[in-house]
Amino acid sequence: MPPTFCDFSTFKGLVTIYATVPTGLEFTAVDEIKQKIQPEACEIGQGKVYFQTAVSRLCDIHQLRSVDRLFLVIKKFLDYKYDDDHDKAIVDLKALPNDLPWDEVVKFWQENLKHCKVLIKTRKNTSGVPVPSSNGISSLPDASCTDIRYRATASRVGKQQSVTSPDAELYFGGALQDITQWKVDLSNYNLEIVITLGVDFVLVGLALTLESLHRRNITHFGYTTLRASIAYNMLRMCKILPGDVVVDPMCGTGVIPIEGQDEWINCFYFAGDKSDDAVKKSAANVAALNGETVRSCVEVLQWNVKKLPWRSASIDVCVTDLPFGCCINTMANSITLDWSENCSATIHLYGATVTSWINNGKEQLFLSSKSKIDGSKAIRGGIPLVFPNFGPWEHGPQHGFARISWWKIIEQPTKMSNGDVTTVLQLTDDDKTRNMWNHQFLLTYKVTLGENNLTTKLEVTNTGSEQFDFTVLLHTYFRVSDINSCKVSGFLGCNYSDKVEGTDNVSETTKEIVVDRNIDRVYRLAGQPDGHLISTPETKLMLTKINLPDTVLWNPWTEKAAAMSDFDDLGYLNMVCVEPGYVSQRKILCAGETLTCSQNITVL
Ligand SMILES: O=P(O)(O)OC[C@H]1O[C@@H](O)[C@H](O)[C@@H](O)[C@@H]1O
Repeated sequence: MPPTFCDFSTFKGLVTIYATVPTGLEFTAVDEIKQKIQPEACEIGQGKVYFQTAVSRLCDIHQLRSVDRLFLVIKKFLDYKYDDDHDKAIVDLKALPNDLPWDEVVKFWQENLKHCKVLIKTRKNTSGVPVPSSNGISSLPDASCTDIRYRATASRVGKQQSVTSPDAELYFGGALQDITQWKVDLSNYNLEIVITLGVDFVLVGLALTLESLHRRNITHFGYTTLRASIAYNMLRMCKILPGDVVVDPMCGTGVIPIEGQDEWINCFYFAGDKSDDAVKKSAANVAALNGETVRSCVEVLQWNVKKLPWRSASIDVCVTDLPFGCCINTMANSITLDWSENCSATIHLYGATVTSWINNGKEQLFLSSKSKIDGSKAIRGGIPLVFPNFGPWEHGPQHGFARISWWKIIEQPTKMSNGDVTTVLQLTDDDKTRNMWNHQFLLTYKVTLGENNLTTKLEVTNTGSEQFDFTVLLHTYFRVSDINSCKVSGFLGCNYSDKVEGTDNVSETTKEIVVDRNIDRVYRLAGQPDGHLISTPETKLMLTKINLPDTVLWNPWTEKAAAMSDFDDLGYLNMVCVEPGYVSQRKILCAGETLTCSQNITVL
């Protein structure tokens, strides 16, 4: 910092302001400051930007978006020597406030209060009333306020100084009170003096913001919600031009597009994410903006970043912060069937679980965002494969071992002459499976993707010399936009056992079932011959099946969803399981015999 930045002279003249900035983004912040404030001078420190400007720019300074907090430099004591003797160093600290222009600081503070209102509300609302800040500092005194409640906050850079930050807070802060007679209030303060103990300097400043400016726009937070100031700096780096189409393909709670539309107004923003929770929160954050003066130009969509529904060259700017802390499918463990750019299916080798089916750019299967996809637990969603036992099992885990075994690809994805794409996977017995279920078997699973349909076909072959019996089921999780508007048909007149009610042999009297509670039923001879229609106002799916006489209908609803560690708490609102199976009786296979069974799902 050059010596010209050292003194706060008079609030009518030039002042030195410093802003804290997310480290690494100081250069973009300087860019914004130069563009919007046109300072006399500007300099970068680590995580800070200093600039010299006229007091008249205070209002604009508070509107900066790349910075977190703002401070006035009251005085920077250069070439400061801390006495090696702690007691003497304390005496020096106490003397520091003596010659500082506290009356002028108060005038500046009062001037600044006018603008604090701007900083604690995050956006303009219709009536101009400040929106309360998240930490409750919502009503600052007006500019004529003389009721000063202050605190001194110190920080030390390095450890070579003979005094500590608590020393500075206590002794500098105490001496300041002796001079000014201000009231000390450590928690409900309205004036904050900051002291930075550098290795060879002491900087005394006045906080101009009582909370960080990055707290804006977002009302629905996620675990990793980005700071608005970081989002702004990232966007600034993109050099967005009027008319640009800006996409954040992994938008989380939507911070980047929302921040973008505030500054680069003549652009269109798309916020997309794979997770239900993220999409809902982004939509809620955008909806909160729409309640204010400006109508947002952010569209929120759900998509899989591996299959973005965009034509080449249709996007001008793509900006995102990569997700962290979540497990990302490695390509090595999954295979993708591509029918076209916006029609694909993904099969994970763990459990041969179909984890995604995108038809016409829209995901049709539900996959919990909390699902493990690392082979440590059955995948929660998609189409897990249940074999050799449906439900609790005395010899092994619930729903058997097929869904928690690693399968082998025996036929890589292949395009057929009719355009359909197929792949084949296999699982055979090994020591682990024989320890639970001492039989020899071969499972061959063929997944076929068509333009508007997905078929999963399983062959169970008894490769041993003795017969065995089993149950089998394709545990299909359908994604629905809103369970309340979803109807499932194909059960009328079928007998079912109800695991929630504890009843059996009940006859279904409803033609179209609306799932509005925890449902867990095994329907016998259901969906035959016409199949099951799973319909929502947006999508109609027809599920037909071969050699899978039963159908399980399941939705865990509120409490059971919350009790599952791998299930999104609100995920039950976006899914229904319609599971074709051979489960109400055990299927017997003699040595050498094969059962072939399948489901076909068609988008109508
Ligand atoms: O939690 P899991 O083992 O994947 O099972 C989920 C559900 O799967 C369904 O098929 C069963 O009918 C339910 O009873 C069960 O709760």
